[in-house]
Amino acid sequence: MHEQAYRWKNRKIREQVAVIDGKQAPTLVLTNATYLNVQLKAWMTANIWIHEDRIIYVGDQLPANTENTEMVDCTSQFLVPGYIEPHVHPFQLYNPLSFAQYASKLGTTTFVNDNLMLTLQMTKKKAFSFIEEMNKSAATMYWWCRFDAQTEIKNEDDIFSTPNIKSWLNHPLVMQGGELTSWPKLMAGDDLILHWVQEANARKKPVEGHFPGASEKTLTKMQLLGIHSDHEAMNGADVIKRVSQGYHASLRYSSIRPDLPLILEELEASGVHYYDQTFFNTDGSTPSFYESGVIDRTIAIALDKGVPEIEAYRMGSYNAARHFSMDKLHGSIAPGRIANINFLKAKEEPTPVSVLSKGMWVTRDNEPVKEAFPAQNWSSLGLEPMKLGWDLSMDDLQFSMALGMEMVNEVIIKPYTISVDVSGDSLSTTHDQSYLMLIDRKGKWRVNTILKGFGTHVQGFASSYSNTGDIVLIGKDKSAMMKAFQHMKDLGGGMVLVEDGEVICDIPLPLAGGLSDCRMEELMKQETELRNQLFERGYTFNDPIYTLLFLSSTHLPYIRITPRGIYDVMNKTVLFPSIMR
Ligand SMILES: Nc1ncnc2[nH]cnc12
Repeated sequence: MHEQAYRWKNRKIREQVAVIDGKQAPTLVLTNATYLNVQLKAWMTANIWIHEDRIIYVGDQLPANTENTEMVDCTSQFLVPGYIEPHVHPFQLYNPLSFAQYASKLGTTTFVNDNLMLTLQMTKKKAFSFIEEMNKSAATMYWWCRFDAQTEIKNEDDIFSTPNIKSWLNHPLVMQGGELTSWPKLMAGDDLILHWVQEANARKKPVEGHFPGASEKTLTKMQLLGIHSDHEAMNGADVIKRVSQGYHASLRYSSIRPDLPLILEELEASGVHYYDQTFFNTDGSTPSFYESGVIDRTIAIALDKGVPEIEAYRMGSYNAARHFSMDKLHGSIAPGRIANINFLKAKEEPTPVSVLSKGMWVTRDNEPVKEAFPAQNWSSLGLEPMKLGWDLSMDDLQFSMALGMEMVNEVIIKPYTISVDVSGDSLSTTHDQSYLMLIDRKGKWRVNTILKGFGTHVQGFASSYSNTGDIVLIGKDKSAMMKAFQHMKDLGGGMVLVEDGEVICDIPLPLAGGLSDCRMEELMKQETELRNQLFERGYTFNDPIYTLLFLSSTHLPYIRITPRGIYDVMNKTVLFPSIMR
């Protein structure tokens, strides 16, 4: 049995019960609190006793013993359960803790995180130490268990093996299987994936799908195959289709798919006012998207679109908790729950003025509490600066094929016939075709092609941030690409833009080459600067960070650059294999 399986040890539970009898003082009492009772769907008034990280009592009484108890009068405030973000990709330049710290300040204190980067880049033992360490923070950090890499890697069968999947699913901090980007394989008859879905369901852990644009028939089959939730609804009709088939639908407001306002408008217009099976997510948006908030922002949108107040707060908390069967610990202000409580100035203002997470103040009267998230020693968790023990040479920068990759938008890419001479050392700025290379972080292989649509004037760009942790180089000019690579290598990982022999801007990513160790506020500035520099150089879409992440992601159409080579997604074939160096 995992140590984390018991949330509290027996001795601690006895201590909590002793608070009721006055034998032990609670650590905190919130008096005269108007709070949302999510079970009764009503605002009520109570005194709330908290002992350390747990809510002990909610009702009219005050404790008999208040020795050293902090007493807080909540008259004129409105208390709601801490918000839950059920679908976090915690590696979008930010790291799990910088994201949690930022979001907690705004009332989102429970997170269900993607394990993709951990499972691709760490041993299982290290990954489990990592997730256990994350949960020691002021935030509650849960995880998913991916069943596929959403790209073509050489050792997929070793990473996604039944013993590995079972150990992840057995971990008490793991709350769901998926997101299942490889659902087409499941549909096509892959019984190994079906076995893992069964294993998750047998452990009462839901499996989340990834079904953009799915037909009624596909959704029906997926229910039969054991997938009961999805976060890919893009409009009201998609939500109705899912909910009426028994799905739990996570409504998305993210940097690449900010669909929530439209979804809610369409639901309202269609006369569907049923919200119990829905909750919100921000789907790993890029850092600057979060300037306007996290789950607090989604609740504000719901209120604005006419969702009844109590339903909107339930969607941001209780509905998500129920979905993961963690409502005994999360999603309500009731005895026994973890003390995650948001204090609002007004019912219609979901961004809290004060936030309790695990019974600790993380924000107090609009001031973030500094000590809530102490600095993390990342290298002890295996996240060190990248050390590339190899060099790039001009020989690597050979581009001599006829088939390139053309961006339809920031994430959809189709094959195209290269229409310019790519044999020299630089490309003209009169078109938007650039050299593209994906190169193994260990320096063993590379894949070279041409990318159309990334810009007209990007001379040299390097990024160690990618789906697999391998290195992406893009540019018009081979020597600028070499320089960008070298600077990225010197940084120990990062994103680097070079022009006329100078570094124009960079984002250092010292945690394994993929993550920043900066606070979110600083990272937002860095990301905004890089985006603007790329926009100025002819990047015409909205989200260059997602372009980089998804260049090798095979859950998207139509063609991808992967560690195995240039990959045709629809036909599931490698068109041009990677080249050994
Ligand atoms: N499937 C995915 N993998 C990684 N990051 C994502 N952000 C949104 N979808 C994602």
